[in-house]
Amino acid sequence: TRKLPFNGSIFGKRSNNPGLLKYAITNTIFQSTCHKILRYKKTGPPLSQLMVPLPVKSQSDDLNVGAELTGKLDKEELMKWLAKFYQRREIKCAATENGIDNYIYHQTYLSFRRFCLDAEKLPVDLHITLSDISTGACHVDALLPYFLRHAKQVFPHLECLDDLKKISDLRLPANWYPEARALTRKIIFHSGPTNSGKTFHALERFFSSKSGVYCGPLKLLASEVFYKSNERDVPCDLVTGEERNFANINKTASSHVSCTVEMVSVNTPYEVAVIDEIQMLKDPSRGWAWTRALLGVAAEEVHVCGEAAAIDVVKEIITSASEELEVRRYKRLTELVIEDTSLETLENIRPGDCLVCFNKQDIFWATRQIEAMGVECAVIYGSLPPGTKLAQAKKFNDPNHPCKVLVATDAIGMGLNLNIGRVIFNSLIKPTVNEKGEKEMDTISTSQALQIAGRAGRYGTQFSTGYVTTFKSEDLQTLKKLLSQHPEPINQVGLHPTAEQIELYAYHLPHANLSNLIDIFVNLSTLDDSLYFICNINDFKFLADMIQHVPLPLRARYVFCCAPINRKIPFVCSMFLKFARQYSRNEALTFDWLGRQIGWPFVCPNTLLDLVHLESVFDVLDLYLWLSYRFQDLFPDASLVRDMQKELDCLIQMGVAQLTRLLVNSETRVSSCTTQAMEVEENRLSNNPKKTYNVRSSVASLNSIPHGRLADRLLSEGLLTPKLLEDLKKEWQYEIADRSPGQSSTLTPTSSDVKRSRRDALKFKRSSRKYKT
Ligand SMILES: Nc1ncnc2c1ncn2[C@@H]1O[C@H](COP(=O)(O)OP(=O)(O)OP(=O)(O)O)[C@@H](O)[C@H]1O
Ligand SMILES: [Mg+2]
Repeated sequence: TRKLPFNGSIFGKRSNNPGLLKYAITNTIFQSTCHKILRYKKTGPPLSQLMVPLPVKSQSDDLNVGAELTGKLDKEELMKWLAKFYQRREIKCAATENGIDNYIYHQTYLSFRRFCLDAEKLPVDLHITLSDISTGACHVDALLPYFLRHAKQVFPHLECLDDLKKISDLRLPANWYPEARALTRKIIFHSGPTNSGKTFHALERFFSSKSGVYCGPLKLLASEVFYKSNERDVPCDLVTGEERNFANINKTASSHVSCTVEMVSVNTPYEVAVIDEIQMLKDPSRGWAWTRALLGVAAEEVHVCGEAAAIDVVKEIITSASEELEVRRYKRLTELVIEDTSLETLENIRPGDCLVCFNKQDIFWATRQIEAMGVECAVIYGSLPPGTKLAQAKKFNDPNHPCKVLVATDAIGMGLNLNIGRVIFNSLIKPTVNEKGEKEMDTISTSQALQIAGRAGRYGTQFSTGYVTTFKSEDLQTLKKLLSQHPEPINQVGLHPTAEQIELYAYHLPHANLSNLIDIFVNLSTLDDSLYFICNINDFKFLADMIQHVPLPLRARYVFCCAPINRKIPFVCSMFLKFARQYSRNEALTFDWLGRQIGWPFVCPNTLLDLVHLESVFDVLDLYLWLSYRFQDLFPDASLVRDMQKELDCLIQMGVAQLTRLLVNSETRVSSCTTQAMEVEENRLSNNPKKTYNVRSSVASLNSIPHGRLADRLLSEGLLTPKLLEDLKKEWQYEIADRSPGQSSTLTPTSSDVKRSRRDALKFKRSSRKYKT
């Protein structure tokens, strides 16, 4: 799924209502006395090592009063005394009592010594004390107050540690939302397995309410509710990070709104709120958005939908806000059968099947194989634009369309209603990001397996029973085990710092950079770790570090770093940096400027790399639109960019519809944009005149060169597997052998291909007949 970390909506306005504020304050005092107080377990470096020592400058007035009164200081002697001072156990103890640990003690000493030795003029009191020490008039310990004063200048946090701790006290998040606390909210938990009508029942209440908000985990689900609501004549707006779609033509807000969960307003009153897929509270990156919606939405009735595993934790969270929970339980509406045999080969694929893969390589491999059998498939994966996903889902769902097989990642896993008869797990291993933000390969969880399997046999489709199996026989037992279990109860839910908290930190520590401020915040934070954890903020810090050198006001910098971009895509990251630079120069990011940066107008993708590049351009346009809602003045062309994005969506749809051709072209280096652009750039750098491309020579060279540069890149970017590359090579060998001398098209199927495709298509038709009966 697309990642959507920090979003702009966290800038909730503070309440101006003194009554609410009073309630919040008294409630805080009351609760903090009886609430169990736990410290968040820190895993990072100690606080002091997060603090960057600041340089301390000497005074600049003309008169050196100290020297006039007591004479010049002997620097060598001074060094001796300072070393003695540093080594004294009594001084170390006194420093510890003043909150100075070994690291700060040493750093302060280095800075203090430099200051004393290098300064042309020392403060008068210090000069006189040093002079007295060297003449024996006073003890070296007399330096202590000057040393402590210096420590606070080098490490300003020593002066305001208590204030900082208060700001990062996250023990009672319920009190951050006075509007919600001022209401007596009725909270209903719709619990049950997938396909049991949880969302359906919550939405019925949403449609019948005077005003409502739906909070979904994905843009696609938010769009589904937006369309459903408007179809039922309940005017509803759509709000995502990048989009505001008004139901009213005059662009005024409707009383109903469907949004991605990060975007929900905690300041707008509603009669009904629906928070879908509530088990996402536990998500290491996005969990905070569900916690915030649950505690903060100002609705009289809050309907949460999700797994039973979240009931206890939801109950505990809302109890901290003195609210109660009503639980409504549902049963699955259709039967879900785990088959006794695995698929083994794609030749056994049948209409209504959805092959679920956890990476793009497998998606491309499977699509290629299935289409070689003459079977059309729809493809859905996370980084495709929503329009492309919808178009693919539509063609698969349409009973009159010949496309009856879907190849997808778990992007289809949450809440979507697709006409799937059988879900086939291509594998059960998925890359995940652990609590430390590291990538791991792990077997999917019971919750994920149930969610994905639950897409089969949706109520109301032509499949009254859902089937599920694996591709490989060795995975089948594991799948059976996963599906026989219940998701583990959730214990902890996500939280993260707000913009206001970080702004207060910056006020106290004006020299710290944003990434550093976040680290200090996390280090000093206190929370009830039996219930909460701080969400993974590595993406935020990555962006903060990337634009650290760009001069931006703190609030703008914070907003930039909240942008939901995939930091693993270099093109998106470099455009992010360009956007920040342009913004910092106060120069508008116009449509023309943007077009020049991203190579508009676009052309139809010819290779896999072209397609992947266009997907990243789509993400850049998403980034523009996301920023345009936060900085309207400098991002003035949102509507033109939206049109550009629609055009791009169409091109990507065309590319996805011809994935097989793109794959084949990838190895023959036929490219319309990326590959040629790469070539031009490389020729430019090596000062070579631009070579023209000859498809046939590339094909021929494929046989002599084991891996071309492009092949290496496709392999390293995970777009081709070595196996797929081998298959492609074999295919080319057949093709060259089969092709008559005049032929040069890369798209001509070989006779062996044609025979194989005919045979496979026949098989597919037979299985489709069998399946219908
Ligand atoms: N009582 C009902 N009458 C008509 N259609 C229903 C009813 N209950 C559910 N449906 C339909 O069944 C399908 C599945 O329901 P729904 O999406 O609410 O399931 P869910 O429990 O939320 O599943 P998931 O956990 O996958 O989100 C939807 O298309 C929904 O419109
Ligand atoms: Mg649902």
